[in-house]
Amino acid sequence: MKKEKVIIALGGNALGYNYEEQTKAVERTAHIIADLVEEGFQVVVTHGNGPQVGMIHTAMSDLESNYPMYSTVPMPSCVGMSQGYIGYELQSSIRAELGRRHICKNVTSLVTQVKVDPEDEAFKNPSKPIGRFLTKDEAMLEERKNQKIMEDAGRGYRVVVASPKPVEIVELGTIRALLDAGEVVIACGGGGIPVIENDGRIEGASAVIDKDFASALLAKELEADYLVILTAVEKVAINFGKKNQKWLSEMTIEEAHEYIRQGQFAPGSMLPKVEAALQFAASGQGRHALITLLNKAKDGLLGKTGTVIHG
Ligand SMILES: Nc1ncnc2c1ncn2[C@@H]1O[C@H](COP(=O)(O)OP(=O)(O)O)[C@@H](O)[C@H]1O
Ligand SMILES: NC(=O)OP(=O)(O)O
Repeated sequence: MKKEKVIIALGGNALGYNYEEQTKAVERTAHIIADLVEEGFQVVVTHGNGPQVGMIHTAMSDLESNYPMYSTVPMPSCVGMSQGYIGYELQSSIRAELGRRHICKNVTSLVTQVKVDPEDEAFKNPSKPIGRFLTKDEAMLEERKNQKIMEDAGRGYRVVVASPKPVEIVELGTIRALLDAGEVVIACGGGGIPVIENDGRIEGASAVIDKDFASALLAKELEADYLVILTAVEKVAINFGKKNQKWLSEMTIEEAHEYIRQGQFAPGSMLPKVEAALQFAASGQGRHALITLLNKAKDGLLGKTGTVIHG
């Protein structure tokens, strides 16, 4: 029997918003991933890094300000650090959980680079929130340090950085080889380390790629059966937060386009998820994109909940 291939994109609540939360959240997440492996799915895990890469970037900048011997750590290296430590924690927790269930499988986290277009308009219009939520006073202080600040979906102020669209996954062949070897693979963390091609060489770009778009690209390239975007809501809603709010179990491709046109999904939160889900579902027949709550992943894949867009 063909094993169904699933790309699982983990959002903030799967990882927590600081280190302490992360260690607890990752254990819960490992159970959920292990459930899917036990169910027989071939699993690739991707994850966000917005809070973590902001934390790393702030720490690195503070280090440079306080100790002159340290020099600036560029944003792509901060993304690499976030992939490394989040990947390590996921890898060790998932491995331990599989071990407890006597499932003998390797779990590998891969530092992944993702090419972006140097002409992408996003470089001129930073829009990706990173780091912690700031008060208005803290936001004004950051603005004085030349950081760009935006209000984040009614939840406070955050630093924003450029977020170009992913174009090509440099380590795609390695991800495929690991998956074909039966491993659980963690890849494209934080949307991947953004890189641009210059005279045949690749070099880091100062940006943070949206993990939902990188996950959709990975799912397409691996010809996955499902893209599962796990977040803090069980379903996607129209008229979200209003009296006439309606939770959706399904959207056709046409409906998804129409709701996006109507502005039903908040930019920087639900909009990229629906756009990424749509991109994957529209890329071929038999491709399904599911958006649901972290602990409903298995139920969602079994068709019991979540919002699904069918290709
Ligand atoms: N139309 C909508 N339907 C459901 N949730 C929405 C909608 N618009 C905005 N949201 C918000 O988007 C959030 C998910 O985005 P976000 O927190 O950025 O995701 P992540 O889990 O990747 O960190 C939900 O928890 C919800 O508060
Ligand atoms: N890189 C990224 O999309 O991270 P978040 O999901 O944490 O915003």
